[in-house]
Amino acid sequence: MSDQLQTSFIRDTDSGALYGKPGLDLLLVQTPRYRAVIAKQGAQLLEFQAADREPLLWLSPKAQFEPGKAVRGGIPLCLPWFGINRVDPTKPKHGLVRTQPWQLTGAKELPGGDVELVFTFRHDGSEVFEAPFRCDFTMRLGRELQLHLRLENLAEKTVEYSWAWHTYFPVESVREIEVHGLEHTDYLDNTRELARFRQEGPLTFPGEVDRVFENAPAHQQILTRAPIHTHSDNCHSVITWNPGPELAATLADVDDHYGEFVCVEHGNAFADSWQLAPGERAEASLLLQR
Ligand SMILES: O=P(O)(O)OC[C@H]1O[C@H](O)[C@H](O)[C@@H](O)[C@@H]1O
Repeated sequence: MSDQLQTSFIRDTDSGALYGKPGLDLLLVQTPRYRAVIAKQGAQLLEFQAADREPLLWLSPKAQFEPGKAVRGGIPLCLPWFGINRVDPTKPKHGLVRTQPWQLTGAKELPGGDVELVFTFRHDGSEVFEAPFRCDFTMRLGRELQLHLRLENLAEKTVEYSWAWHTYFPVESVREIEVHGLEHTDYLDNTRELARFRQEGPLTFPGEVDRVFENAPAHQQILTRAPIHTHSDNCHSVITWNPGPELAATLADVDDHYGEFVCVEHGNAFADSWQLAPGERAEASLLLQR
């Protein structure tokens, strides 16, 4: 962090100091109104809790903190492709920005006490993703959490980008929750080779659930002890995921903790992916509150 960005409420720390597992540089943002922990790798929020509220994000007790590996929990940003790369499935799942270091390019306290942080990632073009692009990811921390993404295609041709904020929310017991706000919406079932079905009532999680809702509504509610509300703008895809017990047993950083979280992810993937012309920018935002 450069000196001019150093503010009294942001502190450099690392995963050894906070979680007893050395490996990643972290930022701790603490004010009387909230606490946030952010990994510089991936600009990944790991924790966010407003004063007098329950934690907004789930971080796996079995999370690993290794450079080049996504941390299980919080909000990894999947980009420039979401999920398995459809052209070359041997490429890393969920793109490349979640496992790369980002730069903190802005930090300011706003009137009223919210803090705004801007993280920037610039990709020069590589074998894994040919097109150069730039992302500016703004987090506004306060009573609520507000996320904003601006993506600029720096290639000289039109490029497809698919992406999502892969948000992990804490729940009492995943088998007892309901997600509202996706009723009467079609989805692609990732546990059934992306076959198309229709979600009629509220979404429940009796076992493994991995669904991609295209052209989804802008507002969801996760009904758990302290309900969580999501409001998005220009995020047309919602992906809902919990691995259930069998798949979780194969994920060392989830394992028997699968019942403690649900992912309700927002972005633009599959049919909603962005096609950006040379030099074109696109923006989206997400508001999360509990
Ligand atoms: O284990 P990861 O690479 O972080 O992916 C975790 C999950 O992300 C999304 O929710 C996908 O829809 C799932 O298919 C995937 O398993």
